[in-house]
Amino acid sequence: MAQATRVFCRNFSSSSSRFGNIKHVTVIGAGLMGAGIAQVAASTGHQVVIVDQTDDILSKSKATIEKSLQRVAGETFIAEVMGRLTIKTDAAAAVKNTDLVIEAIVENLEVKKKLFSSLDKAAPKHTIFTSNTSSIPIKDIAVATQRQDRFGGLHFFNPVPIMKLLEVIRIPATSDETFDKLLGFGKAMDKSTVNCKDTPGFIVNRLLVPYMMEAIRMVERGEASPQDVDTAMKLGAGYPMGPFELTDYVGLDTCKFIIDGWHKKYPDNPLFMPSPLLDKLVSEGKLGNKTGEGFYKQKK
Ligand SMILES: C[C@H](O)CC(=O)SCCNC(=O)CCNC(=O)[C@H](O)C(C)(C)COP(=O)(O)OP(=O)(O)OC[C@H]1O[C@@H](n2cnc3c(N)ncnc32)[C@H](O)[C@@H]1OP(=O)(O)O
Ligand SMILES: NC(=O)c1ccc[n+]([C@@H]2O[C@H](COP(=O)([O-])OP(=O)(O)OC[C@H]3O[C@@H](n4cnc5c(N)ncnc54)[C@H](O)[C@@H]3O)[C@@H](O)[C@H]2O)c1
Repeated sequence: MAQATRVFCRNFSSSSSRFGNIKHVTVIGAGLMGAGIAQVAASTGHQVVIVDQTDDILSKSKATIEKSLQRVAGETFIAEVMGRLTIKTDAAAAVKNTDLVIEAIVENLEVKKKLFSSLDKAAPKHTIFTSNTSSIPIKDIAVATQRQDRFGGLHFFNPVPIMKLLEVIRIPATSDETFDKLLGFGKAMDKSTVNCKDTPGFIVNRLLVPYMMEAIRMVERGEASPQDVDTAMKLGAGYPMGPFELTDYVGLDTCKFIIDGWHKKYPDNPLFMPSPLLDKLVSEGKLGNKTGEGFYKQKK
């Protein structure tokens, strides 16, 4: 059994997580990332509330988590984990009793600020706020609150149950106590943490997103097909997925949000140039695996 899988079969106390500080976690956004983060948080003994806009989205998300757990764990463990998960559509009510908020909603600064501004009024003083943003500066989100010393970034990787890394981001205002708690939480989630400054894309995305964009530009220039680029990078560079498979996996909309945001902020950086092909696919609703088609059509 791979190390990544073993965490799911360990026995955590159902009443508390292994590292004292953060016991109750609120995950806002029940999509691709939120579901994965909630799954791992509940699997590692945390009490978790997942928040999204509708009950329908939340029920689907819970079903996804259960299905994901079925791949790696037995009935008793799954029942324990699912018992630690609750769902809510009212974010302000959800955070009333929480130690940590992890926001994983759409990659849009104004939407994230609006959410945090309302949560700031509702959450207790000790609650730490974090964003799982791929590309937006954490400090630009934190200004919507009066708790910038209790604000940071927790950037997880997709698929969250398998990817071992967690980037922990501090802004100048983040207190040492908050940062230490976030590192401790990463450990409690069985992730390997790296310390990041609040720079564009932190560590991984600053390297990965320009690589994915350059692959798309290579196809736009007619130099190779997506299939050949993917085969080349898997067999020639040892990557588990080629850049087109990965873009479909991450979501073309998310990739577009990232590159458009960086291009707006740094218009002279050629690595951050938008792509007409990516824009076209997104405008056609071809967002990747989540809609059944992106660069590739998913097999039914
Ligand atoms: C843009 C954002 O801001 C940042 C990002 O997230 S960028 C994206 C980062 N992610 C990547 O780069 C992913 C690249 N791709 C990969 O690493 C691999 O293709 C992959 C991990 C997605 C799938 O790998 P693959 O070997 O095909 O998966 P699969 O065989 O199904 O499972 C691998 C192991 O994980 C386990 N696993 C699968 N699903 C699981 C789940 N839901 N929960 C826990 N474990 C699971 C499997 O049981 C298996 O373990 P085993 O070796 O003990 O049998
Ligand atoms: N997709 C990835 O590979 C990946 C990896 C790391 C980080 N991220 C980041 O994580 C965040 C979420 O990405 P995702 O891929 O899970 O997106 P997604 O589209 O799968 O899910 C987003 C969810 O947020 C919900 N939502 C939107 N606005 C909301 C609000 N105001 N209140 C409550 N819920 C709301 C949506 O209904 C949706 O279910 C983004 O900031 C993204 O950049 C994505």
